[in-house]
Amino acid sequence: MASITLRNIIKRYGHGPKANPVIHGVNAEIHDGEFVVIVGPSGCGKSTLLRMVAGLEEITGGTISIGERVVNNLEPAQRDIAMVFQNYALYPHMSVFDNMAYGLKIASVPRDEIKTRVDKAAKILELGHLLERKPRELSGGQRQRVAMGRAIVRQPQVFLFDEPLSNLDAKLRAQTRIEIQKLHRELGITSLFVTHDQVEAMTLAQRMIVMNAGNMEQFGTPEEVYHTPASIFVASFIGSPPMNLLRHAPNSKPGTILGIRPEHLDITATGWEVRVDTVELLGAERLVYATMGGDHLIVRIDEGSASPQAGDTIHITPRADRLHWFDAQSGKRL
Ligand SMILES: Nc1ncnc2c1ncn2[C@@H]1O[C@H](COP(=O)(O)OP(=O)(O)OP(=O)(O)O)[C@@H](O)[C@H]1O
Repeated sequence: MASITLRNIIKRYGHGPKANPVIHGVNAEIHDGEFVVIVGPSGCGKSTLLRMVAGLEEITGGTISIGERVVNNLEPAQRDIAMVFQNYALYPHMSVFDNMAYGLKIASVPRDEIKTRVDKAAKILELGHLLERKPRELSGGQRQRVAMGRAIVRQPQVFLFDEPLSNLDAKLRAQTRIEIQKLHRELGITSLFVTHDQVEAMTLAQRMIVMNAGNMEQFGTPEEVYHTPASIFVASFIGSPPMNLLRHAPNSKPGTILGIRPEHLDITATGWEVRVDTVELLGAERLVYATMGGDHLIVRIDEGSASPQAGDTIHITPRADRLHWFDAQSGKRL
């Protein structure tokens, strides 16, 4: 196992005046054995960052170390990593066992050793009874587990996951997330996991890197990112529905934006006066969409509590210890 250190990582695609800068100097230290998720919207550079760690993409500036070794100039095969992709590309004509064993055969690992490693991985992934099947005889989730098995048998220092769950349906995604967590607990291998899905990031990460337009906006535990977002970007990207961002709140100062999550607003007898636009029932809770001055906001209430109706004027009160202040110009937390 090993730590991963990113020092001032810069990436430009192309050369000269046409070069397209996509990563603008990322610094991060991923601890030995840690599970870190890189999350951000499409195009923010998360796959590029992961592919630079993997050695699939050249590094324009800065250094990447795995353990004590700077790996900038090492081929992917020399980096002691294993990667799991969205398209797991199993060999269709090979059995599950052979798919998992293939990389080891190529690397001339002895047969007994291959069998031991594949059996162990199959046990962890509950694939033991499927070893003789062909990929077409498996469900999507089982195929994804075989792809993970192929990575595990290599006993790498680092696992790199590039959106491995995005081809699975919602239920299977949730299940596979639990399996990945279990896998990490059992093997403790340092892992970097890329996703654009903030729920996936929150549930899987020990710590998460939130990326925006080639910059690291925040690197922290899910709790830190949720409770003390470093910027307006993080505040609105993490959490669903997103944090309310109010320019005209009664007690706000000029040049600031007040952030308050929908679950931290309560309907009260007095307080801020808002007009209800619509109310949405989401099973266990309701979302009340309202307008206050020039701001739109969402209040989340329990399904059981009395619901306001569209057109009503109601009063709401923010929880005083849950206010977030941001600089309107820089977007940074104050
Ligand atoms: N080979 C390339 N040449 C030029 N630009 C590229 C190349 N690959 C990616 N880019 C650009 O780099 C930026 C980051 O791309 P990247 O694939 O890392 O984003 P991402 O956050 O992983 O997005 P997604 O979730 O859509 O995969 C994008 O603006 C993309 O257009």
